[in-house]
Amino acid sequence: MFTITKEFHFSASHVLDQLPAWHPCARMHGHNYIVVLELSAEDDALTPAGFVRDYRELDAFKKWMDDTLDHRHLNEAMGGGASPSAENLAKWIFDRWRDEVPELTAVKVSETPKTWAVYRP
Ligand SMILES: Nc1nc2c(c(=O)[nH]1)N=C([C@H](O)[C@H](O)COP(=O)(O)OP(=O)(O)OP(=O)(O)O)CN2
Ligand SMILES: [Zn+2]
Repeated sequence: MFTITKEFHFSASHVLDQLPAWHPCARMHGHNYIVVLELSAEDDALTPAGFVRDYRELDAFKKWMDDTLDHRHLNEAMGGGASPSAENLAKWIFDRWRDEVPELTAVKVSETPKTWAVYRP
């Protein structure tokens, strides 16, 4: 099994309004988010160039992320459904991109230098 990853960055605000009022994250605040896409392929499934998938083919993901998430309020950008936690954001991105990138096996989201959430179905 081969696994590749590529990292992307965006900045956004959010409010975790399901938290109690005393919690700092119940107030509007922002993060410099890091998103890592993980793609996998079996030993015999590399492209003739030896790739799981050409990293350059993820340029469409970067454009989507810049258009959809960068400098936006995630409570709105994610459609106003689930709370915009790092966990839910990772799953939301995975579900949006699983058909276009069938090799996608996990999405990781970091909000701070110390925290990561991973969605791996
Ligand atoms: N399981 C989760 N817990 C928290 C999330 C989350 O998405 N999933 N999000 C937040 C806040 O949005 C934000 O990420 C703050 O996190 P926190 O670790 O509290 O950040 P700090 O920089 O304030 O932490 P320090 O320990 O003071 O460095 C909260 N929890
Ligand atoms: Zn936050």
